[in-house]
Amino acid sequence: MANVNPDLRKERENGTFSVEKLTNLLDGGKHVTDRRRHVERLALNEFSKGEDYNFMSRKERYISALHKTERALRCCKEYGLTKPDEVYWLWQLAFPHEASPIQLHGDMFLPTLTRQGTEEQVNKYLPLAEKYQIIGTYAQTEMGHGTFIRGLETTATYDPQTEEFILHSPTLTSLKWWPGGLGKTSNYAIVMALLYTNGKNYGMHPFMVQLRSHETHEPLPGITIGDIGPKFGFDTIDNGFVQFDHFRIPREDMLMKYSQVLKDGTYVKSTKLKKSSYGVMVLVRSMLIYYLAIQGLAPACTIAIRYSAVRRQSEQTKSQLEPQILDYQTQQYKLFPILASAYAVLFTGVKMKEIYYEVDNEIQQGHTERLPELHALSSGLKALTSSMASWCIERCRLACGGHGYSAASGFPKIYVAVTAACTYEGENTVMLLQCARYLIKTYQGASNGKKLSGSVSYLSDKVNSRSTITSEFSLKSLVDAFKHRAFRFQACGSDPEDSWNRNSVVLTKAAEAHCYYYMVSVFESVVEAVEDDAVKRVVGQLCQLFALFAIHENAGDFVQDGFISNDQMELVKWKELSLLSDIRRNAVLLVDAFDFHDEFIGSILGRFDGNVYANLFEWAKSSPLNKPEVQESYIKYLQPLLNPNKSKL
Ligand SMILES: CCCCC/C=C\C/C=C\C/C=C\CCC(=O)SCCNC(=O)CCNC(=O)[C@H](O)C(C)(C)COP(=O)(O)OP(=O)(O)OC[C@H]1O[C@@H](n2cnc3c(N)ncnc32)[C@H](O)[C@@H]1OP(=O)(O)O
Ligand SMILES: Cc1cc2nc3c(=O)[nH]c(=O)nc-3n(C[C@H](O)[C@H](O)[C@H](O)COP(=O)(O)OP(=O)(O)OC[C@H]3O[C@@H](n4cnc5c(N)ncnc54)[C@H](O)[C@@H]3O)c2cc1C
Repeated sequence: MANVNPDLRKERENGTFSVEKLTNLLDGGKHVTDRRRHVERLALNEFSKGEDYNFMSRKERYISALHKTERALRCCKEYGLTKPDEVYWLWQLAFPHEASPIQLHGDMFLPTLTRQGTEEQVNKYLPLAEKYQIIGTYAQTEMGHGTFIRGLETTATYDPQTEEFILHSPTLTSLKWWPGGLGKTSNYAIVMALLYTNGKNYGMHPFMVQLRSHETHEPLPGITIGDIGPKFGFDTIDNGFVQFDHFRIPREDMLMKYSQVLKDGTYVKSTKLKKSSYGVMVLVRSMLIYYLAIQGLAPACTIAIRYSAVRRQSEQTKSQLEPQILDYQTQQYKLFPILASAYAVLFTGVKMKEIYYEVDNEIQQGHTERLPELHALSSGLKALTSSMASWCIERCRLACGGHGYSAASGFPKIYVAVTAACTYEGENTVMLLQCARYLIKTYQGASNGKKLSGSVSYLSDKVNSRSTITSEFSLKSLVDAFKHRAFRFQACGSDPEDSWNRNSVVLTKAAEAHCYYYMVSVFESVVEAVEDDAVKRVVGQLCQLFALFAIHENAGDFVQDGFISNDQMELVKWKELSLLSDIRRNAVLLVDAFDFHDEFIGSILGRFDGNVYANLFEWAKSSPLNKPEVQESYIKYLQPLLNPNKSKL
């Protein structure tokens, strides 16, 4: 590539492995890389030019996103992109670190319809929804409740006289609040409401509700609806509110795959599937982990590492060139564990998607045995990886000094999009407690001799009482360390005597320990399966660093019961620091392997060509505040101060 910054060029000439082979590994094969690049070329043709998001108002961002949505849908149709991955590849270049106002239509509305609707209901609504004559959202959270689903207040009361449900918001706190696209975009929603029939409350059930007229898009009578106002981020999505005032819908619009209300109001439960109406949340949590890697961790460390290779600052040796800040050990300590985390979360996300589809297929066949474990694992991993991603993106920003604080860095947009995942789809603390609840039950089962399988099988294994960590730092010995810690936490976190709340801090740590063990195990299995020796070595170093960084950061957990001795912990610290210099040589190539387009990263600091300063200056000059040279506000507010005499003339 012409005019690449010389420092970056040198980095790329000095690597020890094939970037292309690692990209193929990350994609899941060369054929996937080739297809992805083809779709991305199509997307760049359509979306690479356009107004700078940073210089738009919120309303402009929303309107621009609606326009891009229409163009993206047209592109997918024109190019015959129907597979979820292909649609995603185009969509992520249309909406880099944004989300379309119709994001919830595909992410939650359609999956809920197809999983909770009867065949008739799916046949009625799916064709319309697939043609976007219906654009839906998923309306569950209310102003007063998001976490505690059983505390939601919206009611759906069955009227056998008219064979209708009456939807009503009985209190101010019962207003549906937050659903994405609810404010101005969606004309339908799947509304989660308390089902009342024959005077009895049967709890939360899903209802298909038309919100706006097909002809005018005006809200239907009995519906008050709107946008909830500016947020921390996600400016392009009109998260909204809706208030129902005795709004009637036909009986047929309760999604009745798992439970029914007959014409006379009789309630029928036709499934042994536990929490069947909670199913779509498991889907989104399971899918989210992969996206936290490729939408959050990976772009953030790409920006910070590329910038750290071109940024020269301070003086290490008299009269020498200022060093690349990537040569400072402290900078490596900030960034390389994050690079390792990006790989760890990506591999875990791929695995989580595989498991989800396996269990979902089993459930469709009526086998629900693995659902509790899937719920627990997806809840725990969603919490751990979204917290990790949030923390890491902020650390990447801080590692880039003043320019890291500029919107030109790309960090603000990435951060506000990713950090929302700590809250939506289940607030992280509550998700960790859900995971812990399952772990306690399975640990107690194992203690009573039950043979466990899957991600909790270790709870019925015999675990080593002393670490086998040596100066070799084999991946197996590192996995064993996390297995021991997770086991110990489950054993001490499950004292039935203690009240749940008094134990809950330890329980969240037990859930995190379980998920960390799972992530290190997945990472190790990926490394073991790599065929190319050079790629295996460099990815193995990242796995070691991911594990050693976590052991060092949580040293107390590992030395408290003597599992890792003080001497071994000294070895851990030594190896962690020596890995930093091992990884230094390949750092830029390891982020190049993510194969991101500059248009997706959206960062002047993270440009592939490393030409930061010239482009930063051009970007700043393009800021609307710089036109005209002297703003009108000068005359009104500054001149009276600066030139009091002049302003009186
Ligand atoms: C990084 C960029 C990504 C790019 C993506 C871009 C945009 C984002 C796209 C999509 C997301 C956007 C918006 C997000 C949408 C939302 O946020 S939708 C609303 C989400 N809300 C929640 O997640 C609510 C969280 N709360 C709960 O799930 C429940 O209240 C609870 C905490 C699970 C408790 O439920 P409750 O009914 O009280 O159950 P209880 O505690 O009494 O019993 C628990 C038992 O039930 C089992 N269980 C719970 N949940 C599930 C489930 N989902 N599936 C299966 N089983 C479940 C649990 O294991 C317990 O079983 P026991 O055997 O009894 O122990
Ligand atoms: C960007 C964004 C998009 C969203 N999109 C949608 C959407 O499309 N559809 C939808 O229905 N919802 C949506 N939501 C809402 C989201 O699902 C809820 O905000 C989320 O579930 C958290 O619930 P809450 O807001 O009630 O938080 P709360 O539960 O009130 O959390 C506040 C604090 O209370 C603590 N807490 C609560 N319960 C417990 C407990 N049992 N034990 C210990 N601590 C507890 C939490 O840990 C947290 O620290 C969205 C939210 C955001 C931010």
